[in-house]
Amino acid sequence: MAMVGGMVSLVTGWLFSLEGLLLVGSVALLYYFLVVSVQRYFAERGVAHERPSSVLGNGTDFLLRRRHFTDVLEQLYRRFRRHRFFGYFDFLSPIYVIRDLELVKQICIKDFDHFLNHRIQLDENHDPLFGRALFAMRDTRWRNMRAVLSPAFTGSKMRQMFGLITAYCEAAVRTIEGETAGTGGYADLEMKELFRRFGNDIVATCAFGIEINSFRDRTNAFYTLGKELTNLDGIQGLKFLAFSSFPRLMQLLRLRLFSDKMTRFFRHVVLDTIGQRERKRIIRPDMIHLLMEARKQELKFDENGNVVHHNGTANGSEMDGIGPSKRLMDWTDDDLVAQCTVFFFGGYDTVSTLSAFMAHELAVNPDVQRRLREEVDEVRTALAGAPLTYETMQSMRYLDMVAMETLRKWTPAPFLDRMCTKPYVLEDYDGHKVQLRKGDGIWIPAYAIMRDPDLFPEPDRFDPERFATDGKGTVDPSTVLAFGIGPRNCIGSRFAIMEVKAVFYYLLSRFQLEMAPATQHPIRLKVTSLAPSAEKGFWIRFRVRQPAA
Ligand code: HEM
Repeated sequence: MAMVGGMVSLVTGWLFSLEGLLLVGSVALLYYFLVVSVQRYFAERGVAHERPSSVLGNGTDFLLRRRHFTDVLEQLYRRFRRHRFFGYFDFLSPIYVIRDLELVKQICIKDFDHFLNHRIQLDENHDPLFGRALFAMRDTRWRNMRAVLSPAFTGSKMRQMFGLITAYCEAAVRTIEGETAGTGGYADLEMKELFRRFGNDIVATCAFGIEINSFRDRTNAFYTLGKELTNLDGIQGLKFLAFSSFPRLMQLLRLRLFSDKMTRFFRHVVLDTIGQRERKRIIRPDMIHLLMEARKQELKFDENGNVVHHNGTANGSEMDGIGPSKRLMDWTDDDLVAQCTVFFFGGYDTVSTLSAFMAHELAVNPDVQRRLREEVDEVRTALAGAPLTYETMQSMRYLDMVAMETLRKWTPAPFLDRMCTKPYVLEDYDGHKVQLRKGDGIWIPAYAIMRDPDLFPEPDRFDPERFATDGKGTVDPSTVLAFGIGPRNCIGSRFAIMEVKAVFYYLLSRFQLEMAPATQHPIRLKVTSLAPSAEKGFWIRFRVRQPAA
């Protein structure tokens, strides 16, 4: 006791010494400049906001695992309904959250030139997989790569890949059916896991040119590493958030978003496949082939580094006198690997999330499932045993409506982000103006917007009829932000919809989806995951359908 008393008086004595007072004063000043003055950012600009209670900013409840991220953002979205935008502290970074849909369109489409980039910033040499991928690219480099990749995602290219998807789906569904043998004709399956396997194998065949069946070979390297690569749960989710919130600090600390092991694995797969194809002159209708063609393409650039199209325009704008300074785009091997890996980042977790929520909604809304099964059966009868074709898949309107309603209600990407690249003025409903500077961050709360009852009446109701195209639909599809909006929208949206439609066509041909004893309904979102996911998993009973009498 006497010893503790002695220590306390020693520390108090030191604190009141000159050095002690200097240290305390410096810490207080540092705290003031780093925290208090930063937290006054929106107040000084007259922007509506909620004063954060800690250095974690307005996301404290999410970061401390108390509420899901969508919940935090949705609550603020509702609270500031009288404003076109409000302020949000992402830790200590001020972000402008845009509530008003017209302003969203203005920023992402009309005035896109002021908001070209995402906030994430990665060193492309240090983190080559994601740093060189389209999502993370910036400015002219992004424009050029987008121009180069876009032709690989057109309807005609999707049609070429469709056969790979249907062949895989037929085999996968047969394997799942095999699992129900001896169990009374049904199996209770976890949907996120099931659709991760579907997604993994489809990415493997369409992007990397490799044929795998993860239902049979359950621990293949592609599956385990892909799962790790796209995992937004726990530490990896926080790491992803940190790279988006503190890009410069992460660069300074030389931290990597992805491990060396992953980078080596994917580099090896892509470069090995390319080598084999070149040696053996193999042509397969997949992404690697399209990228190899794109690399060969004689793409030209003007003196400002913009792609010059064959019609003589630079990225869509008129170009006069294309001079001799044109040059070809240089593709490194890492650029190629990164664009293939984009299928994993962009399409693997998002598509499996969409499919898992869709299976859940079909199981808990039997009327919707019945109508969808009727559409599937009509198509099967018309095809008389032949595989689903791209054109027939496109004609399945109700399947489209179900997928769109799932995307509206459970968007896999709960917010979009942009960074201001040129000064811009935001104006609130009352005429109050705020000057944005280069580097300011923007968020678009897609999840909250698509659940706003003023835009989507009864937002919690799963109602595919909102998307009916016979004049009865109430939704303007441009208000659905699940694939983003404007020139920086999702390049893979066609691929995603094609994949989901094919997978559900084959699944519903063989199975009826029902609630299982472990189904959690209504779903509660898992607070540890950045992307929406069910707290207790998505358990669904797959019952083998009896052939029609
Ligand atoms: C249901 C599935 C998917 C959803 C919900 C989704 C959603 C999104 C969203 C919200 C964005 C940002 C758009 C913006 O900021 O305006 C995006 C970008 C992107 N997505 Fe997807 N995505 C899906 C599937 C895919 C697939 C299958 C690919 C495969 C290649 C893909 C590749 C990309 C890429 C490369 C970008 C960056 C585009 C750019 O910066 O130019 N996505 N996606």
